[in-house]
Amino acid sequence: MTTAITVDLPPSVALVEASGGLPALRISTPLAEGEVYLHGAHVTGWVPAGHDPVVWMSKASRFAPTEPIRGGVPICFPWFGPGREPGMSPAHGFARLADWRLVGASDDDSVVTLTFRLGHEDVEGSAGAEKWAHPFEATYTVVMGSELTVYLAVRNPGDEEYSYEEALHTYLHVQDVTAVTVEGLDGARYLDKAPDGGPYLKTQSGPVTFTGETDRVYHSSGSAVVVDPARARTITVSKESSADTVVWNPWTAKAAAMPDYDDAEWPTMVCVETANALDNAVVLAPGATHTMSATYAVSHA
Ligand SMILES: O=P(O)(O)OC[C@H]1O[C@H](O)[C@H](O)[C@@H](O)[C@@H]1O
Repeated sequence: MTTAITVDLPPSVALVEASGGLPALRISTPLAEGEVYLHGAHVTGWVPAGHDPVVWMSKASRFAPTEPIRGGVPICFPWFGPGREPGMSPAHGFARLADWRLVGASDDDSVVTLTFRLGHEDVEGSAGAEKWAHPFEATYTVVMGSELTVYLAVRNPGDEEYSYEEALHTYLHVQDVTAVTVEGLDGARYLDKAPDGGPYLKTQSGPVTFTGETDRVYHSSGSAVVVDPARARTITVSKESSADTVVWNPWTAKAAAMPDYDDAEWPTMVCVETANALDNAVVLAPGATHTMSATYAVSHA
């Protein structure tokens, strides 16, 4: 591990050599246990005191400099999925594959704040960077305690306007997705990206339920609540400055097709993603900063 950390860490945060030899920050306070990799500034664990793990990780995740981590909170930037232009790759942009710089770490009454930065100079020469030649300075802030809040702020230091897509692609742990409902999206228009779903614009009626591969981009700026009766808990995802909520579960066939995802683990997770994608891409003027955030709160049902 060759990572140089130049900021002082509070006693509740330790730099460790984690899976694949990658550097990660382990958080341990009376309020929560957690883990964040520098690779992708990727939150891979959050266990608030008195609760089971909230953030889900695949047993089959890869941990390598050139691979995305499967689970946790991937940062999708500056495009979502295949992007809006033909030929954009890697999927979900280059931010989840980049090594972010830790620029701040603090503990305030057991609430830990970690701040990471990534700029266009950090991704020069990496896969996908040549397809998106706009200057940017991204700051990602993780605030972990009895709740988890993540902020993705992007500043345009250049002199031309541009647009980008973004998502906080959070994987949430559930006991049995077939019994789960996601509330808060009733009446929302959505793009159905599942193979047998369209793509068509549809309107959600009632809570979201899971009966097959689910891959939907909802036009919704409000909160969503994952109701998990088998685990007797709810997870509330509230957000700021996000016009889309993506709901994803790969189900059986897609799970089997993904090399970094165990075939049998699809019932145990659901992604509720805080996003600005497609027509809701962020337009950033020269000198401007846009900040999107998501907060996760868990309670016993
Ligand atoms: O396999 P990944 O590149 O991590 O993407 C996983 C999933 O992310 C999002 O939820 C997209 O809407 C899906 O279409 C995609 O399958």
